[in-house]
Amino acid sequence: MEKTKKINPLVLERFRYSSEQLIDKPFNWKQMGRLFEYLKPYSKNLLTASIITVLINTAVRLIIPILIGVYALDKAIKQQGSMSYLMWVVAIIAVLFVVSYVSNIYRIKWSNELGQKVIYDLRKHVFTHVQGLSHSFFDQRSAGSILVRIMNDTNSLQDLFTNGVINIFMDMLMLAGVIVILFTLSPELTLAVLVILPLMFLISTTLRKSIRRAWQFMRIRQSKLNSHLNESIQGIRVTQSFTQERENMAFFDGVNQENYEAWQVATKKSAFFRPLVELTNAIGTGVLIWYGAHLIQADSLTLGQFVSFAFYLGMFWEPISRLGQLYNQLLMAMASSERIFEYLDERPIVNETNDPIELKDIAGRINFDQVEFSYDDKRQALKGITLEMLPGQTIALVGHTGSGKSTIANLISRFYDPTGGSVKIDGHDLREVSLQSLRHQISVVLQDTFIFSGTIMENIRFGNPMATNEQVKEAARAIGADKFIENLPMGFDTEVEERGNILSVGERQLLSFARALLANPRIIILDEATASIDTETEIQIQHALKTLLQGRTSIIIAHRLSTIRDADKIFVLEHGNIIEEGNHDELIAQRGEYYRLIEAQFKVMDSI
Ligand SMILES: Nc1ncnc2c1ncn2[C@@H]1O[C@H](COP(=O)(O)OP(=O)(O)OP(=O)(O)O)[C@@H](O)[C@H]1O
Repeated sequence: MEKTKKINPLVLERFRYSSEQLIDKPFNWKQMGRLFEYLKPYSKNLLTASIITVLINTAVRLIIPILIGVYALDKAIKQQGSMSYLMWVVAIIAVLFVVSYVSNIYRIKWSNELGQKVIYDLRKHVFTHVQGLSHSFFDQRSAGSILVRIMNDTNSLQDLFTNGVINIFMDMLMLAGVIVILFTLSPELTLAVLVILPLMFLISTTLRKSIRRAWQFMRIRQSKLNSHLNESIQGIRVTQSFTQERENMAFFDGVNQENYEAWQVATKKSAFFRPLVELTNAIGTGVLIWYGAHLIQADSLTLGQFVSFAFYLGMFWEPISRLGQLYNQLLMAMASSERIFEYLDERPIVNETNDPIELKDIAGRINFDQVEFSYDDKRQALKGITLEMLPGQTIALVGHTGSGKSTIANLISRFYDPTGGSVKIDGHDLREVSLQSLRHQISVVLQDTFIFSGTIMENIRFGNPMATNEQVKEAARAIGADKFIENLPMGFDTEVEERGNILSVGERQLLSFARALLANPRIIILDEATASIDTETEIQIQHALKTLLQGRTSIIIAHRLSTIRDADKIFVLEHGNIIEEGNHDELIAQRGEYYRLIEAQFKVMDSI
């Protein structure tokens, strides 16, 4: 492996990941029960069908050794010496093998189908649930860690549901059947052979634990590698522009190496297990032959019984060894399911009342009444704000960075609830209205619009899924976005990848305006882009803005003087308080904070 040059260790401290640890948890029946709830929808078909195939398969496998030893060897050959009797026994054995073969095929088919369906449901449930969680949930977690949980943790349960559940049942059944038959055939021989059980048990408990931990460790390393990859690809442009590729590579090398080493340890430990199990098997077989021969000589056992016994003993170790593995799988599933249930138990902090009001045909009046808000209970983002926005007005929010402008916008969309006071639309407290009807009335246009992968047409239609192609084109035309779209290679059918990298900032803005216009909301919240764009695009955007804001209550987090000047009302914010309000002329005349802000902006402009 190639060694990278020396790197400042301080730089590498950046790469810290919250401990997404996957340590096995003690067995928890309640949690298992909750997990197995996912089997319920299939209890009448796939689960029952799989269980029936298991019953048939196990019964057949339990019968065959008796037929071979007791009926073919003892009765057909030794006692009767009859070829036709032997042929009958052989024919029955052949038929049973076919039955076992067919039932096995269906067992594998149906149990796999069951597992896939359960995992499909689980993944869907987690995704639907997470999608409905409040913004605060996403504030506290990285996209990478959420992704890892939805994908990796559900995947790690896949094995349990595809093979585990059915195999546990099959192995227990087989074990119980074998033990009963062994004792029936020869209790003394059974007791003699089972002396190696404590040895088996010792190996299982000690070695398995260490193997399990080694694999878990490997998965933690893998998860770290995934998180780093995710962050690296997302931030590739920044990495390249700050020429941090070497540092990034050094860290990647580190996690890659750790992952490789963890994998080596895990495979080395695992490699020990099977030979050790085989060794104990060999000891068991030794005891069987030695003591079995002794019993045959003493006429306490027939040759046929001995042969059957040997078959059953062979069938005894397999389920024991597999049940050990399954127990490991169960403990790992405990860890994964705990992490999944942690997300599923997460409740949105923004909740609807039992009988929410449906907002329909609103005028668009917004009132803040003594609104206080804190994101983290530590710092207050809004400190008792009272304001009124009238239907159809264009409101500009201005103030220094961190003064609370976006917070006001977030509260209007009810992404958070105020910690004090109330926010009302047309006189309705937002906590009493249905979230869907509220958000149908509002379009939010962010500075950095998210463009989804798909065509331009599909991206605009995001504003109104019911819109026809013609309506989408009409919205684009009204905004003036049609010109640049028609210049694209496939026009409206041009594919844009996630984040819309092929589009310029101005084009993305126009696209998001068209999307918002198509939604035809009563209220528009717009975080004006700060990026400087050329004069022509600027004029185009100003023009588009006029179309978009026409007749709607519009709240603009304003950064451009032209927008601020045109606003009906301006609220000046500072440290979560409104310190001034009025229109441009009134505020300039006051010669207060607004005047200073504008003056500063002009000074900056002049200096450019
Ligand atoms: N998700 C969050 N979790 C915790 N604190 C937050 C969160 N979002 C904003 N804050 C804090 O709340 C305060 C107000 O932030 P807000 O985003 O409303 O400011 P802003 O005026 O919109 O700033 P900017 O113009 O830079 O966007 C800031 O102190 C900020 O650090």
